[in-house]
Amino acid sequence: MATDFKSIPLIDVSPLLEKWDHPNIGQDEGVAQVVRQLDQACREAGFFYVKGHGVPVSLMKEIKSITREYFHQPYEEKIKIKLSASTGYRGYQRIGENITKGIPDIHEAIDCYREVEHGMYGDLGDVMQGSNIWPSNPPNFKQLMDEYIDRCTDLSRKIMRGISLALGGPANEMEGEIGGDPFWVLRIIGYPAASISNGHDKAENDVGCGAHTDYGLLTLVNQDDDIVALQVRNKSGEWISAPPIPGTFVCNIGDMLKILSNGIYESTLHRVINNSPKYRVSVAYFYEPNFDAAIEPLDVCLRKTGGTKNFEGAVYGKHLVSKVTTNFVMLD
Ligand SMILES: N=C(N)NCCCC[C@H](N)C(=O)O
Ligand SMILES: O=C(O)CCC(=O)C(=O)O
Ligand SMILES: [Fe+2]
Repeated sequence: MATDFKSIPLIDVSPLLEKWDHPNIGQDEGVAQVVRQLDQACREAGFFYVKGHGVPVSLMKEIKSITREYFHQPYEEKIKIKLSASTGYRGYQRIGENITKGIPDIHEAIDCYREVEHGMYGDLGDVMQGSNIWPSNPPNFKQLMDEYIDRCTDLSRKIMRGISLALGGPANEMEGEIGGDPFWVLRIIGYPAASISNGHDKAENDVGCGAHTDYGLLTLVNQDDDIVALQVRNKSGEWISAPPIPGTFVCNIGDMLKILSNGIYESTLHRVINNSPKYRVSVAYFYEPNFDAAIEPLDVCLRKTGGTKNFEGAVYGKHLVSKVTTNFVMLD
């Protein structure tokens, strides 16, 4: 976030999706326009909405309604898929178990990750070892989420092609060793309604999700319609709302893309505060590098920024594990 943006731009990515695999993608005028908009949004805000993304809006809605249905169940039902170190940090976490900068977040969630088998990435990978655990109710939960994950992976790969072009590289710059086998993450999240007693005098920690940056390359948030809760911090520290625009995803840049771009793009701080009298759901899909990817500033970005590395390199899996192993305080 290099600027004092006051709102978040909306980009129609359909020309990019039409030509994403075209050998001369860099020469197409429609694609070039999308690429310019992506570049501007990533430089100025690190956040943008996308429309024309090809994910059926009916699926986006079903995902939110089945999420609401799951969280509406009694605790005894939800806790059947409890998250713990032994599940590879997959499963259900109750309100207050996820902590951000030392403060409990007022949200509940199911976390899912690309599945990891024993020995796949050595000791580091073993922390994330496991298969996703799905509730048996609602019955079609897993099937819908699996379909959604596939759609989001596909869309993210295509948007990353546009971002690669925006940085001046080849369209497939972030594939192969960097993100050819993306370590995706899905967080299915519920934020309780603001309680009446807190309506006027909200406690300092009554925050749905504290200020943080995302860890990987690109996040796609499918947020509830009608509730304004997601806020993004601009350069002077003002919190700018990202109000829901039905049928769109809110996209943002993660820490690994900040390193790859040598800071041309940054991972912007954001937080969630649900001040509304309604329960809010959102489903965030994170498109992340290969688990074992060694992330360094790209040559094309180094050339544009004077040749000096502005950030230390990072192994994505290490970054993730350092977050995941400090994110939770189990309440029982
Ligand atoms: N996989 C991602 N990006 N999850 C975002 C969660 C942010 C909150 C977390 N407690 C934290 O402090 O990072
Ligand atoms: O709920 C939202 O709108 C965003 C959630 C988020 O920022 C996250 O899970 O990383
Ligand atoms: Fe986030």
